[in-house]
Order: sequence, then structure tokens, then C-alpha cells
Amino acid sequence: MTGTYIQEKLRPNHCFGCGLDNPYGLQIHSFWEGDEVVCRWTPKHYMTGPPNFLYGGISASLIDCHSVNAAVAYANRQAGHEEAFDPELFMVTGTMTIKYHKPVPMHEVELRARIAKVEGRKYLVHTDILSNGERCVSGEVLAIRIARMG
Ligand SMILES: CCCCCCCC(=O)SCCNC(=O)CCNC(=O)[C@H](O)C(C)(C)COP(=O)(O)OP(=O)(O)OC[C@H]1O[C@@H](n2cnc3c(N)ncnc32)[C@H](O)[C@@H]1OP(=O)(O)O
Repeated sequence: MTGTYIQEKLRPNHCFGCGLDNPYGLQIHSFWEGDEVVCRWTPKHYMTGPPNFLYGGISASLIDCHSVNAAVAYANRQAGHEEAFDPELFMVTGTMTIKYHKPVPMHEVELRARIAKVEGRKYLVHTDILSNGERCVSGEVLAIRIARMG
């Protein structure tokens, strides 16, 4: 999959959640699957919250970055910049709501994001975290398009 991950098109990027240039970050790798953006990610042992389960803040960070990256990818796709992203199509999180349905076991999870609504500079993204196909966490992220920072 190297070369087709959304994060590859956002470099350089030191973001803790999605920056491939941050060796201390979560290093998510997201890709299109039809109309959904998918990421498979495995927690490190020190990311535990409740015994044997993932820390909720990590789930929130995963949803945050995966969703914003999905919105950036969507905007670039709509603008015909799928191969090389337009640096002007950059977004940050405005608002995020997280619902924890079930604890997340400490093994590989799948994130699935869908663009629910676009209104001007606002992109509403729905993302689920699944473990063994079961939804454990869901999030609603409002990504807001801005001029690129830095
Ligand atoms: C590729 C790497 C991605 C890295 C990102 C990873 C995710 C992150 O962690 S981002 C960091 C966390 N987020 C931030 O720090 C953002 C801080 N906030 C800001 O910079 C600004 O408040 C910002 C950009 C969100 C909005 O400011 P500004 O561009 O002036 O927006 P503004 O013109 O006031 O509003 C535009 C629209 O968005 C809405 N809006 C603005 N802020 C928010 C908000 N926080 N929540 C909901 N809606 C908002 C406004 O109501 C307005 O809507 P409408 O067009 O319908 O009237």
C-alpha cells in the first residue's frame, strides 16, 4: 500500500496523530475503500486505559486525525487533486463528539470514516472504531478548511 496512503500525501507532517514524520506519534495509515476511508492500526502495550483495554484518549485521537485526513482527502478528490494534494486544502478540527460503546481490546482495530455533510468550509465526518468487526467507539468530527499552517 505504500504510496497510496492519504498521510503520504500530507508530508511533511509532524502531527501526533497522523504525521508520518513524527516517530513518537500514532502513525496512522488511511486509505480509500469505495466511499469510506479505512485505517487498520494496532495499539502499543503502554496505550492501556482500563486493564487490557485501550485508553479512551487514544481512541479519540485516532478518530480525530483519521476523520480530518478523510475530509482533506475528500476535498482533494472533489477538486481533482487525488494524486498530489493541494496544500491549500488543509483542515483542522473544530468540534468533535465521541461515544464509547464498548471497551476497545488491545489488538488491531479498524477505523471507518464517511463524509456525512459538506457546508462551505465545514466537513462533517462520521468515524467508527471496530474491533473484530464490532463497533466499540464512534465519533462525529467537524473539520474546518483553513489556509495551510506553517
Ligand atoms: C494534515 C494534518 C491534520 C492535522 C489536524 C489533526 C486534527 C487536530 O488536532 S487540529 C488541532 C485542533 N484544532 C484547532 O486547533 C483549531 C483551533 N481553532 C481555529 O483555528 C479556528 O477557530 C477555526 C479555524 C476552527 C475556525 O476559525 P475561522 O477560520 O476564523 O472560522 P470562522 O470564519 O469563524 O467560521 C467558519 C465556519 O466554521 C464554523 N466554526 C468555526 N469554528 C468552529 C468550531 N470550533 N466548531 C464548530 N463550528 C465552527 C463557523 O460557525 C462558521 O460556520 P458558517 O460558515 O456556517 O457561518
